[in-house]
Amino acid sequence: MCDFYQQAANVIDQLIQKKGSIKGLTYSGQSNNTKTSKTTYALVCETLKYKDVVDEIIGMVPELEKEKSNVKYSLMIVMIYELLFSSKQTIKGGGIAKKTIMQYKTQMVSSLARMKIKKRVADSIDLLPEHIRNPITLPRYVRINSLFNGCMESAVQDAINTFVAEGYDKIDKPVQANNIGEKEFYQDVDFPEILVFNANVDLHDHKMLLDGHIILQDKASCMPSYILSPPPGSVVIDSCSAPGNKTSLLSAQMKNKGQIFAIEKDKKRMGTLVKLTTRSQCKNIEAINDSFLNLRHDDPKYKDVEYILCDPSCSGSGIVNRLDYLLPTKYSTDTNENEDIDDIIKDISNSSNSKRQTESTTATTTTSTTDNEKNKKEMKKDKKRKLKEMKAAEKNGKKGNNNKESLAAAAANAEKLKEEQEEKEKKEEEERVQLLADFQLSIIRHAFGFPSIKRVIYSTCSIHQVENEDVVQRALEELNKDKETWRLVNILPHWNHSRGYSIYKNSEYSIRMTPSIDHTIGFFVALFERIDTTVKAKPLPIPISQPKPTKTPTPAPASAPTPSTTSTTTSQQQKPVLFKSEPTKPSNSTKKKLGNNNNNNNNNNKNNTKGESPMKSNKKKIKLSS
Ligand SMILES: C[S@@+](CC[C@H](N)C(=O)[O-])C[C@H]1O[C@@H](n2cnc3c(N)ncnc32)[C@H](O)[C@@H]1O
Repeated sequence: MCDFYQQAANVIDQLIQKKGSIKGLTYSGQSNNTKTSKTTYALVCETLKYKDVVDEIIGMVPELEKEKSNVKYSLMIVMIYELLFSSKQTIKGGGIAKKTIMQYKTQMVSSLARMKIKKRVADSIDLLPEHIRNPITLPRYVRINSLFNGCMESAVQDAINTFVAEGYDKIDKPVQANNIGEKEFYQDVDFPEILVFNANVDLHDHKMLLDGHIILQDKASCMPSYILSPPPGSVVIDSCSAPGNKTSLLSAQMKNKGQIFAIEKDKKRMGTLVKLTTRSQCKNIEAINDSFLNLRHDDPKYKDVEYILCDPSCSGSGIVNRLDYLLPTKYSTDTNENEDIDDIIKDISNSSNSKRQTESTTATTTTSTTDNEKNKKEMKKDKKRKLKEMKAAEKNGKKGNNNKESLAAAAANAEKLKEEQEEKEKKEEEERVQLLADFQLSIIRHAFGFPSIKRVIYSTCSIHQVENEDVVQRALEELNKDKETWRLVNILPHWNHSRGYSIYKNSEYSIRMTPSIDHTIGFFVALFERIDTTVKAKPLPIPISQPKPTKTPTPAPASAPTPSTTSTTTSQQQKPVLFKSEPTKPSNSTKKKLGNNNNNNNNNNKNNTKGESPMKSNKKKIKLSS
């Protein structure tokens, strides 16, 4: 058998076990033979592109399904790809695996023909989904950290000089991401401290990154801090802050003056934030390992907070990656700015559950984890039953010399099963997104309750209307119920191509960045502003589990933060219940609900998760000061 097949199959096996990235696994497995690696790499990528189609064909040829016990699955899909979709359409070499698969060539070819007729396509390539046929290439964005030497202009110029000295050409005009040469870069037109490189440029080990001079951050992810733009000396909360990319940009905008409270619930991710912001020379950050929902509005420490950045956990449906778009989300390995949201979903489900138990009133639209688990169990049972039926039909067919008919029935059954499963998965995903939206609303709702608050920025890396415009609308409806006290700010009005969906008054004041248009990850930003800032904010209802401080903390002076030695454990801090007040009615907006959900929960930013030092004690306050 051809060696490449075995090598490609091994890489796919390891990808399925989440042991690394396509590139890493391919190149580490070869003994430095670049030519062999390149061939294997191309074969892995092409096989993965067609994986869903090949799976469907295997499903249509039940005999092949049975051969999975003789030929390992990864090798089977590599060979079927070669036979049906490669330019030569042959399996090279010999061997038992090839022999086994070739027995079913006729059935596979006719299954492929039927599939094309059913999907009304002439070419095999048209069987692939759009995001695989025309993948979006995002450039590599590099943000220059002005705190590195205290002056934006010289930090930018030094970084440019360093890249030029390394052989990169600075081009004057922005070009399409696909057209930036491997050794070229340009300065972003909107933000000169952002440099734009070819997608394949790898800067993860670059000295300037390790020194904190540059940060690998997608342009879209810089927007919330740029737009909120707190002046030096102000007091700011970054409510969901890790890994800290936006926090460090806020700190740079504030020229290290004033105070940022960086709140992060996850201890490990907080460690990453501490590492990243320390490396970036941020000196005005107090990192607090707690839930933002546990912060008290009447805590004197937060009495001067005027700006809050809310970038809560989201579905990550806007995140587009380099190669991992080829992989089902569950196989992908890249780290990203957005965390694993399964825990968050569990938390929200649990709090919705306990809330439902205490409120035996109106039915809610959300589905609990237990409901989801029940559904999954039922789906599994259903699948088992149908597989049993398929096998029985197949057996009977053989007995009655009626093999062809029973196989056709089995294939139709399998098709039906697949459709039902897809439908269920879609429903589950919608429920999951709705839960996230409720959580996101609870975060911004909490932000509006601080007494001196003037501006709240809300962002997600989601493309779903439910998590974006709908959350903003629900917040505005709550805030302005009695009197109009908050409004949306018309941010970057000249960006007329990337506005929020126009579905209610001023909803287009927000910004929606789209990979195919803006060459950034999919992103949403909305800025809320208090209309009458002479009136202090009225605290909104506090979550019932919010702890009362045991002693009154001394307020920190806004302009000269002192290092804190106190560490507050949260033994008295219970898990917050997210919805104490009346449940917010889901928005009536129906337009453009739940966009395309090709979400690979990965990001290009790998700079911030390597070798982080775990913090010593749980729920700690960490003061970052010089
Ligand atoms: C989208 S990420 C934030 C990315 C970050 N703003 C950045 O740009 O680097 C959301 C973060 O919120 C944290 N989080 C979730 N629920 C939280 C809560 N109730 N309080 C504080 N942080 C929370 C998650 O652990 C995660 O790190």
